[in-house]
Amino acid sequence: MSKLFRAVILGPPGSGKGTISERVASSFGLQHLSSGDFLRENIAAKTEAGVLAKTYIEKGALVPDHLMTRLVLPRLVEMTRHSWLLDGFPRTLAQAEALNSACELDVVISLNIPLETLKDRLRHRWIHPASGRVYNMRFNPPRVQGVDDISGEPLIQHEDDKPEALVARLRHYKDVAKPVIDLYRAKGILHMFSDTETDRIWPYVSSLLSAKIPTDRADAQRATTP
Ligand SMILES: Nc1ncnc2c1ncn2[C@H]1C[C@H](O)[C@@H](COP(=O)(O)OP(=O)(O)OP(=O)(O)O)O1
Ligand SMILES: Nc1nc2c(ncn2[C@@H]2O[C@H](COP(=O)(O)OP(=O)(O)O)[C@@H](O)[C@H]2O)c(=O)[nH]1
Repeated sequence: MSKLFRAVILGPPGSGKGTISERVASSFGLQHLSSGDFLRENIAAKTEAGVLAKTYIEKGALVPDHLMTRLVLPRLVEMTRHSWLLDGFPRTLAQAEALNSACELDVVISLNIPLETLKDRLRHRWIHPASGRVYNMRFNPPRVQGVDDISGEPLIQHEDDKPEALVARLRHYKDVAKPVIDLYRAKGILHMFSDTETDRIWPYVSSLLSAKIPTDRADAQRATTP
């Protein structure tokens, strides 16, 4: 890869951002940067920002914009040699504006998944809290029920993935995300994908990225073409 490529993936909880990001990372060599992973790292390392963020996450609240921005932007700025796909940030217009001032994005992938599908998926989502590894009891179940494949530790279900909290959470996401989506649409970099299955969305994401990501091969061809 020659020129650095920078992309963001947007979508409501359960829309498949993490699942698609993993595929992008392994197929295109982009670094998958996840706001949730940044948070977990900071919480584990007990940094000042991590300790503060934990108090919000424990309440099931979003981490405030200024704190989130302080956590994420320096990590992006230091990625001067790697192309990346950012997942989980920006979640609000203020975060999107902060990101704008730090770097120029090439592509924004937005996942548009029906509400019923999201509810159904999240009800079956189980996670390994220490690593953030995500399972779905039907789509990608662990090898042994209730147990993380790698560590053998027990899986848990997020309080806010349980049915009572879900609908309010999805509605809130929609309100907060709309201005973010509008901003990227106005910039002409938004690519929206709508379906109920990740496996049907993936080929379209893959061909978009194949067309957009500059490769050494394309550069080499240009260099040899008179
Ligand atoms: N950009 C952000 N702004 C504010 N809070 C955030 C942001 N990213 C993550 N958080 C918070 C919300 C979550 O409670 C917590 C963990 O995030 P994440 O790993 O993305 O899990 P999640 O399961 O809530 O998201 P999702 O359901 O979208 O996969 O951190
Ligand atoms: N049934 C089904 N589950 C899926 C599909 N894509 C992802 N999932 C599961 O749905 C849940 C949410 O996906 P995830 O990638 O974590 O979404 P995110 O919250 O947007 O990062 C996880 O349990 C995934 O394993 C799909 O196409 N079908």
